[in-house]
Amino acid sequence: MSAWEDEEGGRLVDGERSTEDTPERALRPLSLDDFVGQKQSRENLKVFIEAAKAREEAMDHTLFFGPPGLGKTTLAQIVARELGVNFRATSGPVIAKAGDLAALLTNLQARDVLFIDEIHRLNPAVEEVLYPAMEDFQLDLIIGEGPAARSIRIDLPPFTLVAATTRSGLITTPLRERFGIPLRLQFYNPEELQSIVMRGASLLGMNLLPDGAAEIANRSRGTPRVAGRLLRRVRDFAAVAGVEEIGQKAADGALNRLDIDDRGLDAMDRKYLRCIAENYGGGPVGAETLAAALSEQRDVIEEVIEPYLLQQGLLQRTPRGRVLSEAAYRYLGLAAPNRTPAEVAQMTLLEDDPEGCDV
Ligand SMILES: Nc1ncnc2c1ncn2[C@@H]1O[C@H](COP(=O)(O)OP(=O)(O)OP(=O)(O)O)[C@@H](O)[C@H]1O
Ligand SMILES: [Mg+2]
Repeated sequence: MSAWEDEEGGRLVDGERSTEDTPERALRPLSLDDFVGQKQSRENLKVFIEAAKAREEAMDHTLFFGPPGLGKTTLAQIVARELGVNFRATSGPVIAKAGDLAALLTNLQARDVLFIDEIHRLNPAVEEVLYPAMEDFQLDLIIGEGPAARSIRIDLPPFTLVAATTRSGLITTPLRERFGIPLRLQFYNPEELQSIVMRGASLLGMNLLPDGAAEIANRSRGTPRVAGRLLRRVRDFAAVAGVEEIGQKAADGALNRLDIDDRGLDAMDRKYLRCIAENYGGGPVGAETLAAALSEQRDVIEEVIEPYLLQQGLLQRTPRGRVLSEAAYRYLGLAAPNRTPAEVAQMTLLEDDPEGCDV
């Protein structure tokens, strides 16, 4: 079983991969110039790619991190393509033992890109073997067992490890420090998403008007994967309704029927916010408690639901747990609780720590 095939996404607006997204491959940009948004990361990558090519060396190891569906895998593929080298892809949980990693590494050609998705789920024993491979392009393997065991050293071709993670907080420091190029992907702004949606529509042969694209963009949670998915659903509704030119009204109608509101939040987001407001007095409440209350996996809550709510200022993370903002109460149409100054002081925000909160 490959890591690509075992996920079933139930929600339309979560950024996570689902089997339904196979057609998303058709929407994948193939070059850096085709790739919209992430301006800073894109410009820096361009320099590093050119420099590596000019020196005829492998590019430095690169780590992409950020919420699902923002383009980490897409960028990894683009990097290999722009470098003009092979792209070999695997994922953290698939590499069960050191020998599996050795097999992958010894099959690389000089300057190839090895892409490891979900690197935060790498087995610690495998991670140990990865360190010297990344640093010195050497593999230290133990062959045999007991008194007959001996260690051998294998030289590897210089390669570029490109890794992706939705949870940079779970990557060990020694591993993180071995990436010369760490890049954090950001949520996209509505203009960027609009142009991604327009591009997608033209690839799908849809007649989508700019205001229709803007409507989809505004409701896509800053996430290209969600935009692509909503675009396909809007296409379905329009096809069945016999609408040929899809404008704002048709897009709005379709998205309302999908229960996605004008901020891009769906029933799950509203349930999450309501749960904190109604059951926990607005917080603080810990992730484990919320996961249990919502019958959701903690990972889904932390990786899929919360990042966008945090970015929208509806949610805050404090050392003692999650707290709803006043904006969230306005959004829910509820009155915010009156907090005493002491309570507010207890809720000081975690410093620039979008995902390290373990409460
Ligand atoms: N900048 C972009 N322009 C156009 N399409 C994009 C862009 N970024 C991502 N996409 C599209 O969004 C979809 C998801 O992208 P991708 O698979 O690269 O996300 P990811 O960050 O790897 O997600 P995950 O964390 O789930 O692995 C793809 O179909 C891709 O075509
Ligand atoms: Mg990916």
